[in-house]
Parts: sequence; C-alpha cells; structure tokens
Amino acid sequence: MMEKWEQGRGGRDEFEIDLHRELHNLSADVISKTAFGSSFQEGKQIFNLQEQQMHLFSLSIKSVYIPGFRFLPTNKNRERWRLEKETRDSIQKLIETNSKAQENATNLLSSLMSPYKNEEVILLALHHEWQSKAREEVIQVCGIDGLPVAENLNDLKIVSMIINETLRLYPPAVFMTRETTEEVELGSLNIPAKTQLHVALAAVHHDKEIWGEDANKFNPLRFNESGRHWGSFLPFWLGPRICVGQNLALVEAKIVLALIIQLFSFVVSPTYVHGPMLYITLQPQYGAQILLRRLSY
Ligand code: HEM
Repeated sequence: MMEKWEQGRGGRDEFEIDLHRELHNLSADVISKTAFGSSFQEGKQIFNLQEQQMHLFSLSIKSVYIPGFRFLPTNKNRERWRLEKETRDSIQKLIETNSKAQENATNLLSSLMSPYKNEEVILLALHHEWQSKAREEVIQVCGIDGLPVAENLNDLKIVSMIINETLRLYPPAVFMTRETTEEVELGSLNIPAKTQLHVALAAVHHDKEIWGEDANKFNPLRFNESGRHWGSFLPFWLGPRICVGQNLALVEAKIVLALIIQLFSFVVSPTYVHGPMLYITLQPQYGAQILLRRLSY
C-alpha cells in the first residue's frame, strides 16, 4: 500500500488519498492471505462476493419487512441466491484443494470487519499533538526506517491507546443483538423468553457516568488508567462469542498505523465530509480523504 502511495505521489510534496478505500483493499488482501495463503486470489474473489451480498443485505434491512417476500424470485433475491451459491461453491472448492484452508476459511471470511480504522488517522489528522506523540514513540521504538515487529509491538503504548480510544468513540459494531432463551431478571426488568435485546455498545462507550464529562472527546490518555469496569469497553464484545479475530485485528491496526505515522504527516482534506453511517458496521459515508506529506528525516 505504501509503495502504491509512493508511486501515486509522483514527486509531489502533498497528495490526497481516500483512506477508507485504501484500508478496505488492504484489509481484503490481508484476510485473504491469512486465511488462504497461496490461494490468495480465490480468497479475494470470495471477499468480493461477500461484499456484494453485504450491499444487498443492507438494502433489505432498510426496506419494509413483508413475511415470505425473501422467497419470491425478484431480481434482487435472485442475485442474493446467486451470490450465496457462488460463495459456497468457491469455499467448498478451496476446502477440497487446500486442506490448510479447511479449518479457517468459513470463520475468517464470515467477518468482513476491517481491522483498520480510518477514524484513527482522521482523529490524528485533527489532533496534531497526538500525531506527534505517536510519531515520537514509533521512531523511538522502531527507528526512522525500522519496522514494527513482534518484539517491539508491546512497546507502542501510545499507538495502542490511540487505537483503543478510536474503538471507543467509533466502535465498528455499534450494537449487539441477543435473544433470551428463558425468562430472566435484568435489574428491575423482567424479560420473557425469546425477547430480542439490542445492546448499544456505542451508547456504553459514550456514557458520561462511565467515562466522565469529556466522554465525547478524543482523549487517548484515559486508556493509561487501570481499574475500568470490564463491561465499559467492549468493541470486540465479551464472553464465549467474543471476536476471535481480536488479536489479529489489534496487531494489524498497530502495524499499519505505526507505518503510516512513521512515513507521513497528515491533515484532513478540505474535501472530507464527516458522515459516519451504519452500513452493517460503522463506515464513513463520504470516504475518509486525507492529505499526506512524505516525511524526510
Ligand atoms: C476492529 C476490528 C474488529 C472488530 C471491532 C470486531 C468485532 C467483533 C464483535 C463485536 C463480534 C461479536 C459478534 C456477535 O457475537 O454478535 C465479533 C465476532 C467475530 N469476529 Fe470480529 N471484529 C473485528 C475484526 C475481526 C477480524 C479481523 C476477524 C477475522 C480475522 C474477525 C472474526 C470474527 C469472528 C469469526 C467472529 C464470530 C465469533 C463467534 O461467534 O464465536 N473479527 N467481532
């Protein structure tokens, strides 16, 4: 990705990119490579099929629910069935040809959650003091041309705090849905069996009683303090269904953010319009345009 940026720069000091698009492509590459290794191209094709399915799913949840409608052979339904069949056939083919992919394929591809958050870079583009602090740390830990590697990732404490603070303010999974299997008492509420509950993660993350009066402000320092309630920060959820990709996501996010900070300084482009939108996960509706400037040390 960085090489592509460098080529696209073509000698200019400053250039604009849509970070949302760039990180989305990077995420597809990394998940496909991690899950499928040598079958990377086929993996990426499945990723693309799922993305088209996601688009159709997001249209259906916004329309009026008519029982049984999903069984009618409308154009959109036929497209959904085609994508579903093509995805299943491709995964099956991969499993048959690549025994290594067998354990991981369905699980990893069931998640299109990008581990990289445009918001991290956008927030750093707005908060220059944190951008500088993070750069100082990356250079101290990795040097001006060294890479973030397994041995030094734990030393990137400020970078971690920035990632956590971004996941707090803009959790990709905005709410979780659960259904009660039996009647339960929740505080003063008596909830019957088979009731759907929506747990609003974003509301918990912005709760002033938990996070204080500056709950809506970007302040990575709050992640320097210990003693927080385990239920107050849950971007990856909790318990038995906690995100299995959590560690991979955090490691990837750290590496990518550290590399961008090490090579470029950045500001928000005048063409950027802030418009977070729920599209299965939280996404920037109009993209994430930033102006990058190559650093020379
Ligand atoms: C910032 C990035 C990510 C966030 C915020 C995130 C968040 C979540 C959340 C909240 C859940 C719980 C969903 C539920 O139970 O309803 C979940 C589940 C899951 N995630 Fe992630 N995820 C991220 C990245 C990833 C990545 C990179 C992968 C795979 C490489 C992944 C794989 C999974 C899988 C397989 C599950 C289902 C686990 C189960 O049901 O047992 N996630 N994720």
